[in-house]
Amino acid sequence: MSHSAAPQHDAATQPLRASRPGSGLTGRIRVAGDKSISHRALMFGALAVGRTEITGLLEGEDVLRTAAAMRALGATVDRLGEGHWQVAGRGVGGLVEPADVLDMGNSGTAARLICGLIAGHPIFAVLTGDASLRSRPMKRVMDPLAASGARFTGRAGGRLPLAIEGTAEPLPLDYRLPVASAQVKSAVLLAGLCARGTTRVEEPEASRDHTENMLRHFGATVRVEAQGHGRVIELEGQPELVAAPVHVPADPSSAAFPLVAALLVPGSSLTVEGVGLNPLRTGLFTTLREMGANLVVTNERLEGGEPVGDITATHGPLRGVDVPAERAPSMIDEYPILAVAAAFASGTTRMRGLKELRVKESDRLAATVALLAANGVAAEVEGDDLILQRNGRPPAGGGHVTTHMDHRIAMSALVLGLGAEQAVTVDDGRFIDTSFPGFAALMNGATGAEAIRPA
Ligand SMILES: O=C(O)C1=C[C@@H](OP(=O)(O)O)[C@@H](O)[C@H](O)C1
Ligand SMILES: C=C(OP(=O)(O)O)C(=O)O
Repeated sequence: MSHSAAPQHDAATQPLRASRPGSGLTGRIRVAGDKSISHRALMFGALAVGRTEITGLLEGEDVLRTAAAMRALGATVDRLGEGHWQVAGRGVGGLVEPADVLDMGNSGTAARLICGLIAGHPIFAVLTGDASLRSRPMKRVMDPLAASGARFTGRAGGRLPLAIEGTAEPLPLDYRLPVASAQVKSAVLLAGLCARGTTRVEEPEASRDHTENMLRHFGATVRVEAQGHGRVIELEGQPELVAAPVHVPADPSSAAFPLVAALLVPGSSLTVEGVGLNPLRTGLFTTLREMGANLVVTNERLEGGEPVGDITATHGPLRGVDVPAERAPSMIDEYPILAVAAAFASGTTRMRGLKELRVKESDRLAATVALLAANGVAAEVEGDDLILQRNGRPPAGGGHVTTHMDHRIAMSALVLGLGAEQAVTVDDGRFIDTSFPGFAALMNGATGAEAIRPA
């Protein structure tokens, strides 16, 4: 695939099948760069003065959409080698009006953060996305950004396509997030870069803080104070952001799939190297340990300002646990794969407070229940909680899973297929490339078999 243009899908779906490998997952692997940090590295590069060099950038379709959008907004974005990119920025307030519609593909992060970027610039832009993204709520960013002076026109219910008229003099916002969302927090902070004065965001529960970290890394003044389970963030507006090198750690949300596969497939002991261990991202690893998983972190170090380590997962029995709602922001994308792990555990697993899963690439609560049901695993939804009661034996498998344009549902179903009694198929594996290009090849390399292949 060319990396110079936004990716295109052809119409054909790619059904995949996963079956038990003859032996476990072993060896040492690396997964691609963190998606959240990759989006932000390109955006901050575009807002900074000078040339930002990025290494370890995730070349997944979601991030390539952001790269294309930064070009359309006037930055020069070059791919120098695998994961090695350079962005020549325009300076805060210097983005230019895009000549065409910005197509954000499948990416909620790209769409919502770019709304924040555009809101503070006196430019007009239209954002759209694929059918999944066009069904996701955008009012959560439109409402606060409109209070800064930007104007939004969208479809009913605040869906894409969306037209934005940014403003030359945005007002600094003082905003309390109604939902725990790093995307909404980041959109408000990005708009705040162009505002005169202090932008203040209160989040009732702490969400991933890559935007705050990167703001500081590029020279902005940011204050963060703990407040209960949450935080208050203050940003001084109109800083001069200066280009700074970014090294992107391996994505813990991607590492989750091979690591959980290793916990479930007998004979496995697998190490994933250089995984990001930002404490606001590691809720899954905490939960798996509580389930009795043999997960060992070695070689902990700081890389590019983020903590990273090598994680080794070794197969063994798991037991059910109660996952508190407060942990949700630190593992929000990991519930489908946690539900797969819980399907192999003994006892009851209750995952609390999963409301936000309903507005991801698919309704992930419904898609996870359907994924499990198709493979002989009963799960119940009570309010916003997901509950499984299991006996420690592998699920029957044999199911066909509808992925609803959702990469994490596709990868979770395939991991279930690696451990279940019968092979599992998914209707479409194409969306895996949004966050984890090379997933099947990497998993097959670790099993030494073609355990995942076209169906
Ligand atoms: O800020 C980010 O990079 C992300 C925030 C989360 O979304 P919400 O902000 O909607 O919780 C997460 O689900 C998404 O994959 C990435
Ligand atoms: C929810 C996700 O991403 P986004 O919101 O960026 O589409 C995800 O990657 O699981």
